[in-house]
Amino acid sequence: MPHQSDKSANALWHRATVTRQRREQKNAHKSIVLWFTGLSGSGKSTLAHAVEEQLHQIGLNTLVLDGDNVRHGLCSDLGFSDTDRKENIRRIGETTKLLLEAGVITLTAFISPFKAERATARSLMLDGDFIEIHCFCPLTVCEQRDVKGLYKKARLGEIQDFTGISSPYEEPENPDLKIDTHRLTLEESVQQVISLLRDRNILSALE
Ligand SMILES: Nc1ncnc2c1ncn2[C@@H]1O[C@H](COP(=O)(O)OS(=O)(=O)O)[C@@H](OP(=O)(O)O)[C@H]1O
Ligand SMILES: Nc1ncnc2c1ncn2[C@@H]1O[C@H](COP(=O)(O)OP(=O)(O)O)[C@@H](O)[C@H]1O
Repeated sequence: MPHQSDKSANALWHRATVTRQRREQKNAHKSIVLWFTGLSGSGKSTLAHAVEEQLHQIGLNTLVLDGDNVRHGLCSDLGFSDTDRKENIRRIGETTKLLLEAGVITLTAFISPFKAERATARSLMLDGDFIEIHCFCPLTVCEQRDVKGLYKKARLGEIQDFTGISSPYEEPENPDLKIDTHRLTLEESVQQVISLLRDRNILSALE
């Protein structure tokens, strides 16, 4: 049974009859979490959506949770202090856990800069349910890309606590996959993720 805080001591767990296993059987595929992490501009969103596109086209049930979008809704009360980022990732971890039960292949695109919070998210799930994908791109290249012009603002001091400039990013030591997005094309990067899903028997060789 999941962790319970004192505040929710009187909330009792109700066991569902329609289980994850039954949903997976109905969908004819497993559910899983593909957790993309990396600096702003490293390619998380582009890659997550491109992988989703391929999975959707072959009929799988998918959802991308993207940092920028989720911060307009579920996490609109959070900023970029360490405390707020930790709460952001806690909520996303819990959300992905719900989506696992719903039978969905979830792709998350959050900087998720802290090792401890990524490990906590992983610990909510069974072994193999959480696949950590490090979108690796040197800071200098992310800054050259400056997709949204945020690095420029951060260097000018117009944005505080900016990851890589004035807020830390703790690189994964042992990710399931590390993708060098500064060396590979988008298509090659997508292929690396698809190959991993085949290796883990999420996709069959035919798909
Ligand atoms: N201070 C600061 N630092 C980093 N990023 C910033 C900041 N302010 C705004 N943004 C924009 O917010 C996106 C990152 O949000 P996340 O929810 O992924 O961040 S975190 O995981 O909670 O650290 C990030 O999106 P990506 O560029 O897609 O990573 C930025 O567009
Ligand atoms: N192999 C690659 N994978 C993903 N993005 C890439 C790759 N090569 C170049 N890019 C480019 O890098 C930028 C990454 O931006 P984005 O996906 O918004 O990053 P993030 O979500 O990490 O902030 C995009 O302009 C994208 O076209």
